[in-house]
Parts: sequence; C-alpha cells; structure tokens
Amino acid sequence: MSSLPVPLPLLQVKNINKTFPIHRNIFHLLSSSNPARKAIDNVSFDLGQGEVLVIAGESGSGKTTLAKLIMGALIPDDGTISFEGNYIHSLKKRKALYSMIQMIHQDPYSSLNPNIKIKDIVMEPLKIHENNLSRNEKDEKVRLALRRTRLEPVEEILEKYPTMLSGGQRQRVSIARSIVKIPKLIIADEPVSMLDISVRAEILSLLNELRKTLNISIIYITHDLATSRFIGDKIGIMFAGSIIEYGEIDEVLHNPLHPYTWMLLDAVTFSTNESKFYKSFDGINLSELPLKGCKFYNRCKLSFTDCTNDLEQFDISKRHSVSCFYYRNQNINRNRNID
Ligand SMILES: Nc1ncnc2c1ncn2[C@@H]1O[C@H](COP(=O)(O)OP(=O)(O)OP(=O)(O)O)[C@@H](O)[C@H]1O
Repeated sequence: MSSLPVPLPLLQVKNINKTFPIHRNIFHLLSSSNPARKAIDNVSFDLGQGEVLVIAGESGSGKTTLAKLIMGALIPDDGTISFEGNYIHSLKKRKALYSMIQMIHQDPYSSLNPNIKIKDIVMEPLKIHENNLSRNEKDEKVRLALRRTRLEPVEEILEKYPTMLSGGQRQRVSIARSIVKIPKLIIADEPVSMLDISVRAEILSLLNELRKTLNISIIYITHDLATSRFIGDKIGIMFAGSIIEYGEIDEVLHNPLHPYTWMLLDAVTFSTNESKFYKSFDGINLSELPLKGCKFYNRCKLSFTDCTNDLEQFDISKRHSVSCFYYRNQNINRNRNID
C-alpha cells in the first residue's frame, strides 16, 4: 500500500543569513574591510497552512529583518525561503506571490493614509490583484471584509476617514485590508503594541478567529510574551539574529529551557527567582556580543567551554528544541507557571 504524500509546508525557511555593513565613520566607508553585523544568523523554520508562529524577541533581535526577507523586500546572503514549494527570491511572478502574503503594521495611525476613505483603503489589494472584478463585486468584498472585522455599521464606516476612528478601529481597518483578498499568510508586526491594553485582547481574538475561519497562516512578531499566548501555536524566541528556542507555544512558555527565554519570562512576571540562570542586563548591546559560539555566553550562568563552539540546535522532544549546549546530554524538565 502506498503512503500518502506529506503536504508541503506553506512556508519553509532554511538556514538563512543576512548581514548589514556597519558604517561607523568615513574611514570605515572608504576601507575595503568594512565591519558587518549579522542581523539574521542561520534561521530555519516551517509554517503549515492555518498555523500561527510567534516570533518573539527584544528590540534589535532581527524580527523585522526576518519579516522583510519573507516579504522579499530583502534578499538573504544565503539559505532559502520557499512559499508553497517555490523559492520566493527566484520567482518571476512576484505579484502573484504577494497577493498571497499580506502585512499588518504596528502603527495603525501612520499605516493608513488619512486622506483616503475607508472603503478605498480596504479596496486597495483588490485594485492591485483582482482588477478584473466589477466595481459592484469589489464593493461587496469590501463590505464582507468590514463585517468580518466587526467594523459596523458597515455603510457608515465605508464613508469615514481614518482620523474619524479610534486606534482599535483603525487596526481593524488594516486587518480588513489584509483579508479582503483572502491571503494565505499574514505577517503581523507588533499589531497591538500601540493600542490601549483594553482593546489588545479583542484584536488578538479577532486575528485568531479569522485565521480559523479563513485558514490563514500568521507570523506574529512581538517583543511581548504575555500577549503571544493568546494567539500562537508555535513560538520561536529570537536573540541577536538566531532562533535560540523553538516549539509549541504552551510547551516553550511553561517549560522554558534557554536562559535567555527565562530572562524574557522573568521580565513578564517580574520574577527574580530564576536569575540564577543569567546575569541581568538592559537590552542587547550588539557590540558586546561574542563573535563566536553562543551569543548569550557572556550573560549566561550555565555557560561552559563548549558554548564557544558554533551554535547547534538540540531537539528535546518533537515539540521543543533549544540552541544551548547545556542541554546536549540532558533531558531537563523544569516546570514553571507563568500565569
Ligand atoms: N537596513 C539596515 N542597515 C543596517 N543595519 C540594519 C538594517 N536593518 C536592520 N539593521 C540592524 O539589524 C539588527 C536587527 O534589526 P531589526 O529591525 O530586524 O530588529 P527588531 O527585532 O525588529 O527590532 P525592533 O523590535 O526594534 O524593530 C539591528 O542591529 C539593526 O540595527
């Protein structure tokens, strides 16, 4: 009996790297040996259709660079990114690809043109990707997107300008624009961080509901582990360009392994109990990071000589992996509650 073919993941990111030159002064600019900063360091992951992957990390850890690479706005130095099995950077039909990927930005105030009515803002993707539709068909899709994002009464909202709406309503407009031509993948870059705490949960549950009803995959980028639990299936913790811990979100957040993940979780719970694993510091100073081996080495209380070797990922279980030499020969199971 022949076995069924395994479906390809929607998105496959394999061993990508991205380096930016650092131009500190005119001498560096003129020098042939410009120093460089690795913003993305050997990142790999798969994303299935309808799945939500949270990418969490502090400012400067490489989250936005990763989003730009997936959107094709940047090209990796090496490694590959495939969408439905096709390398995105060699695809000729980019427009078709980008009809399937939409982005929701952090700032609902600057991401919407204040001079354009909501009906025209939400219609933009249809004008680009489905211009064969009649005006009535486009209008109907815009109305449906507004109903799906609970922007009601629809007929009133259609005629409004962004400045007439609250922050939460504006972010719903961004979401309506992103789903009007139903995409396969949404990249949401800190979509609730600029909103009132009172509306954050509503926006997250809306995104969750839409991905279930429309079977959309989401990459949810955040520095906030507390909100990520409301939306994610999987999580990748980023530190200095690398995903240092990865797995199912409940597993990673309730049984964290990497000392850096402990540090992020302690910041959420204001706990200092676990600082036995790391030396606290305020944010990442990239110039202080070790050039070789684990970049958390200088901050880690578990570090030993192996940690200066090239980083390796260890699978702790099918649901959880960590890039930390401490776990090479250990199957440590620490339970911890972050509620
Ligand atoms: N175009 C660029 N040229 C040079 N360096 C860059 C460029 N874009 C990003 N970087 C550097 O790459 C690193 C990662 O930046 P990135 O914006 O991806 O981080 P981030 O995690 O999204 O941070 P934030 O949450 O503050 O947006 C940083 O050190 C940043 O200064």
